[in-house]
Amino acid sequence: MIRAIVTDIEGTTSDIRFVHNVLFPYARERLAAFITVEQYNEPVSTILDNLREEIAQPEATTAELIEVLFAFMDEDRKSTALKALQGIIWRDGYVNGDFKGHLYPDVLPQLEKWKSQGIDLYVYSSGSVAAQKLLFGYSDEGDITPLFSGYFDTLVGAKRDVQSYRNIATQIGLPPTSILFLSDIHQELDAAEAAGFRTTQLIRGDDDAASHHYQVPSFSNIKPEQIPS
Ligand SMILES: CSCCC(=O)C(=O)COP(=O)(O)O
Ligand SMILES: [Mg+2]
Repeated sequence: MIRAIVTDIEGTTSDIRFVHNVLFPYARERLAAFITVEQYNEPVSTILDNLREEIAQPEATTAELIEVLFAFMDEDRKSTALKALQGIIWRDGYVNGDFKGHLYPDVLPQLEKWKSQGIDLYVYSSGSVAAQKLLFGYSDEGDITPLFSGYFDTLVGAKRDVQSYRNIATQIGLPPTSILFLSDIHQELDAAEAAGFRTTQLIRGDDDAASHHYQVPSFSNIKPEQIPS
């Protein structure tokens, strides 16, 4: 029996175009000025030190780090430091009403249904936990954060690493076979499956012929009660 569902965000609950055409440019335009002003203040000071460690350049200057962050943004690197900074910058955008967190219309009704059936709901995204809470706290459908029992980001591990899913199962406190992971990316689902999770792939756009995972176009097609554990 499925007792918990862990969902990805980008391409799963929310349109990739919202992340790439709204969120990422918003952070990109403000990143250099933000770091210049905040570099000696917490939490930015610690995040920059973490970035120095991540790139193994303990002496890197702020200007060099900004250059690295721009390169990371160009390649959509899921760097924990970049994700932390983006999350802080996005806060203003949500609070000022510049944008709301996109949700596909099929997501909220299904999350509510699963929650009412006693299934615990979690999020796992490369976006920082703070950024996840903002997206769901300021979503198209209002604040839906009360639906979630917990959030995981790259601090638990990378999304394509099997160990990340073992860590998530341990933290949730359930056997992996009773947890369903939802994502649009088959490499993430492969890793979750290798850890023992049940998997379902959201196909919100293009087909993925390279995937062997059960595929659905919408949350309304997912029936956890029919998935054997
Ligand atoms: C928390 S919203 C921003 C998502 C993000 O920054 C990202 O890189 C997308 O990662 P995901 O793991 O949700 O595909
Ligand atoms: Mg995704």
